[in-house]
Amino acid sequence: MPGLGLLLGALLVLGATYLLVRRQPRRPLPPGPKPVPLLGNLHQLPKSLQWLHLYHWSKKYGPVMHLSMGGQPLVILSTHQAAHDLLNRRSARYSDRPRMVMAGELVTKGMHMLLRPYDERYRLHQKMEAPLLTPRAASSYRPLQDLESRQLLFDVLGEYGEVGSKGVDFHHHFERAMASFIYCVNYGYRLRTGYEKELMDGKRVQAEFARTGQVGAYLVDSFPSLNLLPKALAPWKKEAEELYELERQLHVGNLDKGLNNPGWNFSKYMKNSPEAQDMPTEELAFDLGILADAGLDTSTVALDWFIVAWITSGSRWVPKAQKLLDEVVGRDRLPSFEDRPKLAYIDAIASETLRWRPVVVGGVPHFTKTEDTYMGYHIPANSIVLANAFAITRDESVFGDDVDNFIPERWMADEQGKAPSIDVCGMNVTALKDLPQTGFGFGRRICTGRIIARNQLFIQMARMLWAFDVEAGVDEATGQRRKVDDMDCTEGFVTLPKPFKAEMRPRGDWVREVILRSGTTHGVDHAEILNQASRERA
Ligand code: HEM
Repeated sequence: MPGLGLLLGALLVLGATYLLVRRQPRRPLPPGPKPVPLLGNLHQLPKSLQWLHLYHWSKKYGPVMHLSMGGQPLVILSTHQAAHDLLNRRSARYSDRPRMVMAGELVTKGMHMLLRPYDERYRLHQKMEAPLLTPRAASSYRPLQDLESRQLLFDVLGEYGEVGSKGVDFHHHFERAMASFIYCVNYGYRLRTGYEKELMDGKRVQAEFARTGQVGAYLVDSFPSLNLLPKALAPWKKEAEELYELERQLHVGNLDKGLNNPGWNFSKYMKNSPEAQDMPTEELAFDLGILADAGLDTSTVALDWFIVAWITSGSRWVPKAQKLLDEVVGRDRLPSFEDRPKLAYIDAIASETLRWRPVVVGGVPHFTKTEDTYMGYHIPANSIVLANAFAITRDESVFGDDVDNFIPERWMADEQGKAPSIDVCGMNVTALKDLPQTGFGFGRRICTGRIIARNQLFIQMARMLWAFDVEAGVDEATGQRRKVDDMDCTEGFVTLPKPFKAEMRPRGDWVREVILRSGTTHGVDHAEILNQASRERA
């Protein structure tokens, strides 16, 4: 009976395979601190400066670590290679976001772009925004960035005239300029003082986002089924409703302004896009609102750290930058985007700022629904995967020595013998090393505003360096200059230096003359600049 023999043979093979598979030990989890039952590693992570703690752990446990946050697997990536392999190369698998009941589902009703799962609806929004954020589109907004940075210099010079060595509130000036730019492209209006109600509400929304999105802030995030409780037993629901209403009114009000203000802007473009045709008003308004929020404080924070680097280590690199600016620009006019191909060193300073003090220092969590294997380790399904920006930017195998020091030269390439390559925004690609850009995230979730941000940083940094000598402000009580500690920072989603004032002294009379000749920009017809941007982008 050959049939029976075959059947027996097949059964034997099947049985042997089953035994083999069963015996094969599952790959181990990545290393990490020893968890305890139930809590896992929850109790071992300090409440403050978690990214620093995780960085120190990575020195002991390696580039891929596993923690259990009360049973929730958390995988921490601490080198560029690990983050690149998983979040860039396997992006299709790692582009989801962890579920955030309070910040994502209740406060923003699933409409927060940063928190959306990687699904069809997310891709629809991405498609709607994409044409506005390409390198070519970003280059068309440069005249507005030029305008806001001229206003910034005018405002700083004005405040310096009043306060002198006590120091100006540079954070406020950066914030006004960055916010005014993003509100102008988004909604067609500028900010004159930086204390406008829209900006104050926007800042409150951001602060609430950081608070409600904090790991461990709400029990319902750890135990989502608690959300089934009726309102009377779930006090967070009322709080979420109030916060939603604050955010809804802000974003819908801004959309309304955008649609009615003169000139082209993002609101008008998106409203008329095919993607928005069946989109509820709130959903469109939140899309624009999150774009504005995302662009509001991130660039401001990067500029704040630039000032900290200037004060704490500037003697090593500021004279070189100022000498270059004097050679390329001279003393009769401000640096401009047209000078950028010859000012690669300024772009190196921007890259170094983003590396030295990443704005989103702990990274933004990604999520994988499916299990995976990496470096011989088992990555469980439903893991939160976090690329720790602070650790990655200290990866010596990528960024070389002295990673804790601010050294723009690490970004400069040897140009000799190479044909110059200038990108659409004027960046001299040949003069800069092809190191991984840091601070903007990874894969399909990478920051969509990064080119706009890089343009901002270039023009603001070039002009600040051209115009001012900067020192910590003098403390009125002691008569001494304030001490600036380059690790003294706030907690939260983005990490700012603790507030202080800096003396911003014009480098000479020529600076005053050029800035005053340019004057205030609030009389400029920004609607016409927006229309011009729209023509260039098309
Ligand atoms: C120096 C300035 C900036 C920094 C450091 C920064 C950083 C980041 C980071 C780390 C992420 C998350 C990436 C990830 O999950 O892997 C992100 C996402 C995002 N950024 Fe930025 N950003 C900056 C400026 C901007 C600007 C100017 C805009 C808007 C014009 C913008 C719009 C966005 C949006 C819409 C997202 C959400 C993308 C998504 O979840 O799919 N960003 N940004």
